[in-house]
Amino acid sequence: MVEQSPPLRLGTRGSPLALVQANMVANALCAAHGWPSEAIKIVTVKTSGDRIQDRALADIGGKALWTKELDRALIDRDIDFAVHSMKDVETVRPSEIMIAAMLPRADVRDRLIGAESLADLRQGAVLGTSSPRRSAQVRRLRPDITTTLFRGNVATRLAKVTAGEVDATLLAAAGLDRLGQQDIGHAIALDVMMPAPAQGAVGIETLADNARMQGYLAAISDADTYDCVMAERALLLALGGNCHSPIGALARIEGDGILLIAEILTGDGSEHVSDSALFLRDDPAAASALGQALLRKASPAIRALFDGATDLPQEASA
Ligand SMILES: NCc1[nH]cc(CCC(=O)O)c1CC(=O)O
Repeated sequence: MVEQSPPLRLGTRGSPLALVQANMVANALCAAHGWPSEAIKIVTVKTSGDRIQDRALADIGGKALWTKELDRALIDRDIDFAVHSMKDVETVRPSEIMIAAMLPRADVRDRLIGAESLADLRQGAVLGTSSPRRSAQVRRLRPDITTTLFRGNVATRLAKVTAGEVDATLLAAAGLDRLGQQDIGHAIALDVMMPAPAQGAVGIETLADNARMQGYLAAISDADTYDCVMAERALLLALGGNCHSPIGALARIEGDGILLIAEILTGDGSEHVSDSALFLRDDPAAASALGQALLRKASPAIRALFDGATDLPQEASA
């Protein structure tokens, strides 16, 4: 049937990691439905985030930079579905769009490149990162370390460490592994560094009114990943978190339910609170409640980072 129909158009960013993830999705769909590879056409969409490389993501419009062009292509029906690193997807989506599926989650940890462990970094080392979370978490443990703005794709960042521009950097294990860089860096244990909400998860979006596409995607969605990442996103929303916010969060399946652990910090890591909650699956209210509890426990300096900082969609449906 699909052989005679026009191919399904899968929208993606054009970065090497995005293209690998798009191919993972295309291959999973073809395998699940017995389709030939021509059943899916990968459509590369250049995003504002890909064009702007010299400033921190947080300073130039946040996560919408990665999604708004793909959102527009979906809404205009130029593509049938889109693939994203869930970590880069805002907590509030345009009403026309739904998160239809997630691939099984990969390694959620960060890997340190440039030293075997944070403790091994020299006194006063310079860490390249533009992630407020990574910066705060590292400085909490090693206040002597300074961080410097670091962007560009994974290969660019690795080259900057090799060239000695910085002592070290942190990258998501999931991205490194997908790019075939399994041997690069040293994984940081989860009790040392919590990942970003949704780290390691690849998500697939389609239009809320596209029941046919949703049906195809249901076959490749991992329910455990989906429920855990949705819990982390509900927490992020309750915190009013965005890419300025030092937030670590990780949910995992525990028996019939979900265990969600989260921490929030000041930018310099000098203040920190963490908490956890166990609740039934598909209970966004419980995930929000953990966010509220964290804010109640947090110092004024931490709370000031979250007040009113809502991660709203930017002009995506305008
Ligand atoms: N912010 C960029 C980004 N978005 C998703 C990943 C890695 C892949 C993933 O977490 O699924 C990365 C790179 C990184 O943080 O090292």
